[in-house]
Amino acid sequence: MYKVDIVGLGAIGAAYGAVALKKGGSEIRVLVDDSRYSVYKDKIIEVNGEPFKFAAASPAYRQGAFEGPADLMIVACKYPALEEALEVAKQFAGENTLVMTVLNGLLSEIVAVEKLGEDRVLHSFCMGIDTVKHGDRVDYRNIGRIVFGAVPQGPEDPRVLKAREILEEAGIPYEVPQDILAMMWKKFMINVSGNQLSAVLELNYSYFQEDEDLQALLRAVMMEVVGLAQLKGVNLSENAIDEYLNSVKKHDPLGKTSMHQDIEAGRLTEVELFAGHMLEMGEELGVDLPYNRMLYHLIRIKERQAGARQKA
Ligand SMILES: NC(=O)C1=CN([C@@H]2O[C@H](COP(=O)(O)OP(=O)(O)OC[C@H]3O[C@@H](n4cnc5c(N)ncnc54)[C@H](OP(=O)(O)O)[C@@H]3O)[C@@H](O)[C@H]2O)C=CC1
Ligand SMILES: CC(C)(CO)C(=O)C(=O)O
Repeated sequence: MYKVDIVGLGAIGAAYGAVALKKGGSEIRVLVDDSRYSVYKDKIIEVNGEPFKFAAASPAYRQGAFEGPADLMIVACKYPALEEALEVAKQFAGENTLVMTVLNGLLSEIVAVEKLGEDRVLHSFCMGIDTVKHGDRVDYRNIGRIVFGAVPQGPEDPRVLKAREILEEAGIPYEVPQDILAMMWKKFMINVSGNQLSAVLELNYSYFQEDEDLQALLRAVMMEVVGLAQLKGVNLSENAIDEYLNSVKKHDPLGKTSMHQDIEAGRLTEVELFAGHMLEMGEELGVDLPYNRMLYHLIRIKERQAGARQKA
């Protein structure tokens, strides 16, 4: 029986954690920092209407959950919480613990490698999942999958094979693509355009499907991502843009991106992961990215307006 840690029992962590608890094939433990422990040790989370109780542990309170290091750690927090969550992860990771930071964007693996070392970290993200958290309730229509791989080793790396076995036993859907970096950039392109524009404009998917002006903006922002990807030698072509605009037609018209939900809830967003990272890469490569520059500032203003970011 493999041992799996979940760091971040939010929309994603609770959805995949519940799948694994229900299957009962693996041991599941939720890791939190000491300040959260008293809340999480008794927390009941309702996932799609069914109650789930996860065994929790923190660096100072390890009783009541399995002992020793996990075989796989799934880190599923939002980007502003990543450093803190990885501090917790570091205190539990064993020499052979594999780590997946399933956050959106391209930065979480870089931070995880800095904190936990290259050997433990696989590249990963979530695809096709549409889970939403309201307090201790999590709901989803599509469970999607964790997409992962090893960079630069590829799909045959022994750590990838081991992680497949672990996820298989846990019942968590997954995909191992040939080129994980290309897949990550494709998702990044969707988040940089869709999440950011929907957050600024506070528009649901019906506008992505019908509004010509929004579609023109989505295209323009996606072109900035495709341009950078190509400069970096990543296999992302302009075809991905039409692919996305077609696939978004199948989304629930009333659905909202996670960044739009963050703005509505008055939380800090993942803007540093999207426009922030785009601008950093643009600067390194000497490329101006006017759409992302505008989005970066607009989103930070929205965060301030929503009370999530301190006024300067
Ligand atoms: N939701 C979705 O459908 C999708 C999300 N994603 C991406 O997945 C990632 C996770 O998103 P999501 O699940 O929605 O985020 P949530 O905000 O729902 O959950 C994050 C969780 O992390 C927990 N957390 C924060 N800090 C710590 C810490 N130090 N130790 C332990 N836990 C901590 C939070 O706990 P607390 O509540 O106690 O603060 C919260 O429960 C993001 O990058 C998002 O963009 C990608 C695809 C779809
Ligand atoms: C569902 C999707 C792909 C929307 O852009 C997403 O990743 C998010 O909302 O964070």
